[in-house]
Amino acid sequence: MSDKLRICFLINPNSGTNRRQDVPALLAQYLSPAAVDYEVRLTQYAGHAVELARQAANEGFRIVVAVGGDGTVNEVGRGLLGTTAALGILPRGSGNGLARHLKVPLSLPAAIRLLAAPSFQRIDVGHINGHPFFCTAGLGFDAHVSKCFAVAGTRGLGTYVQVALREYRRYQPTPITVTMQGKALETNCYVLAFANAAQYGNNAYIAPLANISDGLLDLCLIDELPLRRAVRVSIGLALGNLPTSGAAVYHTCSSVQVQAARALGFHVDGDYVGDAQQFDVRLEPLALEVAVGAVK
Ligand SMILES: Nc1ncnc2c1ncn2[C@@H]1O[C@H](COP(=O)(O)OP(=O)(O)OP(=O)(O)O)[C@@H](O)[C@H]1O
Repeated sequence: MSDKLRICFLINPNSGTNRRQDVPALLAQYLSPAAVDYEVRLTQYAGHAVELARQAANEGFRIVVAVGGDGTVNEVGRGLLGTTAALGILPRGSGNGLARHLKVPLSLPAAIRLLAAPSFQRIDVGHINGHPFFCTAGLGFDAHVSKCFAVAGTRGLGTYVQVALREYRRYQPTPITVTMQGKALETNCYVLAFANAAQYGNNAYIAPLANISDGLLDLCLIDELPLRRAVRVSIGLALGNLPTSGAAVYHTCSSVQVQAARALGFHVDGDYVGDAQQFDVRLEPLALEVAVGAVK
């Protein structure tokens, strides 16, 4: 059997704002056939990358690469859980939260070169009501915006900001009970984010201190969001100083339960999943191997 590195690239042709980049041509240009044995497969529908990733792992590929954004990364990561293949990322989404956290270069040639000479590390995996997430999950306004963004027609940061501003005018917080380590906290939820990685994507740092391999989730709670605080939150997200801004409250834990007064939308890795009134969120330490740059 050949000792060449075996890599399977799973391309989501629908991800990101720049779909014209010819990934197969770049792979042919930057991967040496003497060192790397690779295949390229395209996803045909939402959810397909979960099946393709598991199949590639069963075929013995050492690295299975998500070519897309955080939605594609989530699907490939899910498919690889419990297998011996590592997740790679060629960032081609609009936000690329996990890629940015893991210091994967956003330039495709550089990211391809990194995969050809990978270093392997393990990262924690979050679960919300049984749905795995690798970057962030959340309840409240951010999930509501993800739901509206999914049907907005266009993608990218511009559309996201437009949708967020429109929905901000009508969104109301919901009373919740958050239970951590046997202690119950009664509060309101405008946003409750569960961060495995530090950012949502686009360098919007919801939990800048999050460490992806420490066995802990960083919870970020924003109970109300009047205009002044919304400005502070926006600046805090951009500058990475939300924890010291006083506009949000942080906790760390390995598991948490949330009971909401009414059904709340939730997202995993930026994609809206559904509504629920009860949430069980937990972290599985070091459950996924990644083939990327430095892991913080
Ligand atoms: N062939 C396909 N046709 C339609 N949808 C697909 C296909 N393949 C994957 N998808 C779905 O496309 C969704 C969006 O993809 P992805 O998140 O990778 O890109 P993005 O939203 O542009 O990037 P980001 O999450 O970084 O903003 C994923 O949730 C995935 O389920």
